Amino acid sequence: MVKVTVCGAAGGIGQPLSLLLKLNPQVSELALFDIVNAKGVAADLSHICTPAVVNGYQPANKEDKTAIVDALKGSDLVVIPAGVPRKPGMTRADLFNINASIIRDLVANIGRTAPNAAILIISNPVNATVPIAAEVLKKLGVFNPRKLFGVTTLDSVRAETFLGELIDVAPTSLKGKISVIGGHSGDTIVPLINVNSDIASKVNKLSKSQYEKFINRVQFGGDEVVKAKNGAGSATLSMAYAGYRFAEGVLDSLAGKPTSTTTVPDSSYIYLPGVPGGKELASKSLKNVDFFSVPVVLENGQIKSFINPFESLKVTDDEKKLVETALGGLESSIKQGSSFVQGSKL
Ligand SMILES: NC(=O)c1ccc[n+]([C@@H]2O[C@H](COP(=O)([O-])OP(=O)(O)OC[C@H]3O[C@@H](n4cnc5c(N)ncnc54)[C@H](O)[C@@H]3O)[C@@H](O)[C@H]2O)c1
Ligand SMILES: O=C(O)C[C@H](O)C(=O)O
Repeated sequence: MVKVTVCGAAGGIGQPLSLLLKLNPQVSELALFDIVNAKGVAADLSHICTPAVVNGYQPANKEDKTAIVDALKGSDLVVIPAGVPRKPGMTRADLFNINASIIRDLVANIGRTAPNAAILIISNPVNATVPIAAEVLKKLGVFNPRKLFGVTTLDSVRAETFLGELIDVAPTSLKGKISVIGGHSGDTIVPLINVNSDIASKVNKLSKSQYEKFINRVQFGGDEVVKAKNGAGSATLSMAYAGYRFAEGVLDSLAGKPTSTTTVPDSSYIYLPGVPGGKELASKSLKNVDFFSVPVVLENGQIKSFINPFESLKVTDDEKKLVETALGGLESSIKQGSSFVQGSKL
């Protein structure tokens, strides 16, 4: 019996992500929470002939706390795509003012009602919303760093698609052959070609300019979608796919199927000091930046271990420079997120 709650379920990501979760036979209960239209989306999805029982939870007014509590009660996995998306001309950091308090309040409810749930945060700016979540859970005394995940899978999905086009290889064969580490915003996104894989020779044939264009496209792929949608939001369908890909890994691990280690697994933006070896990675290679996206191995709905990119993926000098640049941006976003909660009342 696995209960999954989606917070922000009626939104552009929330709806297709909820659809994909409804199709997963391991999900027995799917709770859809939103401040608008949650019941409508739930009624619609509930007609699909798969096992998950779908319920919608929508507060009657701003003071109504029962809807969120009922949505979260007994949840094993909470996925959060709640909050506002970008419009052209905005950075993800511009979303902080609105999304920071949405994440703080939702995570406080999770900490009080479903403290054992794995939490997947999609809402931007991920580089800061995950530190917000960590700080809230710490304040409530229920922080389990092995169960808090910033969802950065869309960067891997993009890297596989764009690299596949460039080297003329099926993108579906590239999972695990290119990892994306760092954060989820512009130059904090660091794609790493896994030089141990069979694509290394093809990638080596790329010119410097082709390689740099590829890196830039992964780092700023979100902008392409924001521009094309022209004011109607940011990536939703590709994000639903990516969010589901990561959520499915968590669900598989809950069902006793741990992450395969025959290829490099997907990355997630996590609190490194909370996982074995993470503090050492942060101090040795990341100038003590505590939140960083690394490939994670899951077991029973939580992080079992991570792959240290500097030890296992042969990070090149060019890639080390990208990491160096990423650290500056990450440090300030992490500080912004943590201090927001320190000055907040929960
Ligand atoms: N991590 C990533 O790779 C990634 C990718 C794409 C988008 N995003 C982010 O995901 C977020 C959602 O994007 P979207 O396109 O689905 O936006 P959207 O506006 O279409 O949907 C957001 C939903 O959140 C709901 N919501 C707002 N406040 C809420 C609250 N307090 N509780 C519950 N629900 C609430 C809204 O009613 C809406 O239905 C944005 O912040 C966006 O930047 C992240
Ligand atoms: O670009 C955005 O604002 C949304 C998302 O983070 C993305 O990478 O598509």
